[in-house]
Amino acid sequence: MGFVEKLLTAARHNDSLLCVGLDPELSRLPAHLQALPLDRAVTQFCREIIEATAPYVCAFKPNLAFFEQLGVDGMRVFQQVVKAVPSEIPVIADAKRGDIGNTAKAYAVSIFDEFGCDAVTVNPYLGYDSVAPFLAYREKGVILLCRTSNPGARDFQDLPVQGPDGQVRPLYEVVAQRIQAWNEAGNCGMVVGATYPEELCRLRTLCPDLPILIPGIGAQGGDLEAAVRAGVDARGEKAIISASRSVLFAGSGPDFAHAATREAQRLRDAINKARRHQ
Ligand SMILES: O=c1ccn([C@@H]2O[C@H](COP(=O)(O)O)[C@@H](O)[C@H]2O)c(=O)[nH]1
Repeated sequence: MGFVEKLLTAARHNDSLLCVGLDPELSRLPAHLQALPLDRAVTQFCREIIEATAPYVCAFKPNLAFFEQLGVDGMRVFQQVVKAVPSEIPVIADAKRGDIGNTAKAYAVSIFDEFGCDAVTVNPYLGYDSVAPFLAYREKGVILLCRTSNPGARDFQDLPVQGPDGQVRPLYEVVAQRIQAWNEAGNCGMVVGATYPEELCRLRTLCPDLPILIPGIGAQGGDLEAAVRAGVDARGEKAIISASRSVLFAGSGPDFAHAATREAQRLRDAINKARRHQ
């Protein structure tokens, strides 16, 4: 089963567009876990979060940075965390890869063959040949940065440039047009921040069928309702609403997993309310 089908199946089964981001910030791990060696603490934390929130999500999104910071243990911990995700729920490796072709190929082998992730985030700045090695995995998802959620997104992404249709548009719209053209195998998606609902609305119109990964609710202050309404497709699907810190650190004590369950359930329900009252 390809990434998009796996995503839709999980989303329908759990009635959820929520993606829980696995960003284990070391200083925010519960005190009882901080007493353990770091690699064990992070593995246990992520496993408990996965178990506690799996019934309420359409995907999990571990961000590689939080595993790489563990040094030599990091990749082993990442592997254990990916394996802890139930097989029917897709894993999106938030790695934001982007490099010349032969290097991109090595990144693709790592994320897809070695770690068995279902999708990866990719930075399209280097152009088609840097993305092609990921696209070659036709059953895997390639989710390209388009309009990121951070304040600095405006620095480059708003610049007016001429698109393939000859029209002058902001760069992020041209990126979206390219992603559409690269979606020959139906395995592309794009990242658009919840912090830019107007741009999200515009991009959904330009790309009616692409899955959109939408970070920026919760800790970054994006408006959940606006993001859901702007981000879903005509069937109320294909928006992947991502939340990391607001779920992971909903509680800070020994009951952190219960707090994460409650927050994931609350978010799942709020997303569903917004998408069903369009
Ligand atoms: O534009 C982007 C692209 C990726 N991210 C990532 O999503 C999560 C957001 O975490 P929160 O705690 O829910 O704010 C994190 O891994 C980012 O690296 C993003 O925020 N914006």
